[in-house]
Amino acid sequence: MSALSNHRFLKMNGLGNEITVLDLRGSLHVVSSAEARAIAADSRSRFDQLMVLHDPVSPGTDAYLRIYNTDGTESGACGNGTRCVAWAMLADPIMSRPVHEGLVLETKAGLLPVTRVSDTVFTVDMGPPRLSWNEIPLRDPYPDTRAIAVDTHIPEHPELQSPSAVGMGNPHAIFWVENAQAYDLTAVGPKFEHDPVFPERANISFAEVVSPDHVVLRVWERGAGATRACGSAACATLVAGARKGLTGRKAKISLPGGDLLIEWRESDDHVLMTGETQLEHEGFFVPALFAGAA
Ligand SMILES: N[C@H](CCC[C@H](N)C(=O)O)C(=O)O
Repeated sequence: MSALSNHRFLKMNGLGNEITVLDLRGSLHVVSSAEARAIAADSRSRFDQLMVLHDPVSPGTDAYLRIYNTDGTESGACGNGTRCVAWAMLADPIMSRPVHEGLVLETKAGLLPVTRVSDTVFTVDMGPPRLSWNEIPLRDPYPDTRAIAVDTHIPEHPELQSPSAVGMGNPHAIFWVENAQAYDLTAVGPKFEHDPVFPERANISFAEVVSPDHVVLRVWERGAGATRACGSAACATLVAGARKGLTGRKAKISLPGGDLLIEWRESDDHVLMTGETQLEHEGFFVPALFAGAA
């Protein structure tokens, strides 16, 4: 029987980005790719990202997070999911521990300090953007001048040229477009996600600049598809927009699921993301879910 059978989970969302939170602190079990896909396939626990809490690794941190996409692959960052985890660690009657408000979470990509703004609103310090080609990563070297403009290789879409590339603990490509609604994400997204210029694939964004402090964004996520919001994409977009002179260092990013406030702080180069979280329901994994999932 799987260690996850009958285990409790929370189904949450961050601006409609579907998040399932699973607390494995105190257990050595690591969710396999097949288990993640099985959890995603069930309508009660369906997710764009599965956020799994493990015991803290680095001194001074409160939990180590593993983040899974719908297809079972792992990511180093998920802004919307990190806010949901913070809510669970501070407010869920079972997951919360003796409360202190300044949480520090850790992923394979680094540290994520979180502060609570109100009951359901949190600010995540997503750290500094990764702007060199080998950190994003890109296949080929690019000089690090303005927002890196990448040469993509999708001949069917000649109108989509030279997206900006930014790493936020995961790889992002941002196309600057006149109308973000004009693109069929399902048709275009997967092609660019798998463009060979991105050796670890990429999250693909379509950004429409309304004003220097307001951008409309739609995102095709690596490993998860079109989602209603993507926090790290909003951060990557603000960074790339500021570097290109299209935005200031602080802007509202409007996604289909709602707005995020993003600030690229001058003093320490960190990107701060503020937004809502919502609890939908709790549940328990039925053992049959994992039949056949190693
Ligand atoms: N939805 C997430 C990002 C998921 C990124 C994931 N699709 C990947 O890079 O593999 C967010 O709010 O930041």
